[in-house]
Amino acid sequence: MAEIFEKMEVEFVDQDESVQVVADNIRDTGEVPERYVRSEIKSDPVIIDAEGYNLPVIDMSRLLNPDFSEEETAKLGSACEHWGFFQLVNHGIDVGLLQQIKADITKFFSLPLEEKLAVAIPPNGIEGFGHHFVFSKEQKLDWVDILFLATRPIEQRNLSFWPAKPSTFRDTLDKYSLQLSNVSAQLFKFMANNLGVDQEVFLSTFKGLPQSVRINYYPPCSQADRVLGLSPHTDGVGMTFLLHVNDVEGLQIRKDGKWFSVQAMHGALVVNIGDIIEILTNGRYKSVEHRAVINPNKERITIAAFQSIHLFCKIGPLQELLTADKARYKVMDGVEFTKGYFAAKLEGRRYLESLKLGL
Ligand SMILES: O=C(O)CCC(=O)C(=O)O
Ligand SMILES: [Fe+2]
Repeated sequence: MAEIFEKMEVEFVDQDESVQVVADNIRDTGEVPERYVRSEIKSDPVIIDAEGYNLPVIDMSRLLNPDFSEEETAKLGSACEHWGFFQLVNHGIDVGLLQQIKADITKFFSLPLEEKLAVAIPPNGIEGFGHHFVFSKEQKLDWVDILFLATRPIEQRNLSFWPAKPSTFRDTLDKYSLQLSNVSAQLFKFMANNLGVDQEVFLSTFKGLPQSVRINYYPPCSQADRVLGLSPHTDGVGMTFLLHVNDVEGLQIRKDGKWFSVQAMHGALVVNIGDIIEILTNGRYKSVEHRAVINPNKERITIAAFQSIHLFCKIGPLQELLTADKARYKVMDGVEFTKGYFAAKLEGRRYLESLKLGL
């Protein structure tokens, strides 16, 4: 993983502050340090309790059942085209394993800071515990502590960043990562069927099913409407699986120019299409901007698993989709894409838009 980021030539600024510690320190005064204050969010249009703003629900057991597969595949395609997001139920991930990963993640974040710093992100690194994507001392910071780890293929793992405490953490994450990659392989195939493209061609971009996880700890903040847990962004990957580790809401999706809050169904995975699939499908499936907001009283914990590309592949609209349509996106290699994505990380869809061809 480290080698990949050397190739990216992206430089990060050291940031060894834990937001959880900042949140504890200001509990009495309520004074949020300036670096976290996001005055722009006050005026953002937000949809509250609007009817019709419910994510589509896709049932994996129906996708896999020959009697219902066609109908459910059409539903999947429609969700990817119109929402870019859906909730996946009956995904087949072991219930006991889900409980275990939630427990292990919660235990990790409740360790004293010194113990979490045993896996701190090193200068100019990307894996480990800390802040992400800090490019300058002036940049505003997200109200979140993260633990970022490469999980697949297994050779890409750097176990020195995998917490040794709690003792079950590594084994649990290993199992979770495998079960999720199986779910992703199945979904990729159903997407290929819906698009009418060759499954092998579609899957070749994701060869080896590269995967990383970003575990997010959002401390509560008494001035929750002045901070952001995660700035608006799209995911620069194939697709993302989000598991709520506790039942606190905070994910918001931009639709029709406004933000709406996702109410995650218990036991479901929230799945979203990333930039790579938007490009491969020539814009038919959408990579939609999302952000995370903060709760004034409760901590929120999530784990996002990113199904990425292998870096040495070519990324561009699939030839099979271009018989009746012009290519709407530039073709480039994985390294070039990822470099550009990281450089523009904090600017919503701007990077993806910049890859569009003026038609
Ligand atoms: O925690 C969330 O709700 C969103 C996480 C996310 O979008 C990400 O990690 O890319
Ligand atoms: Fe995301």
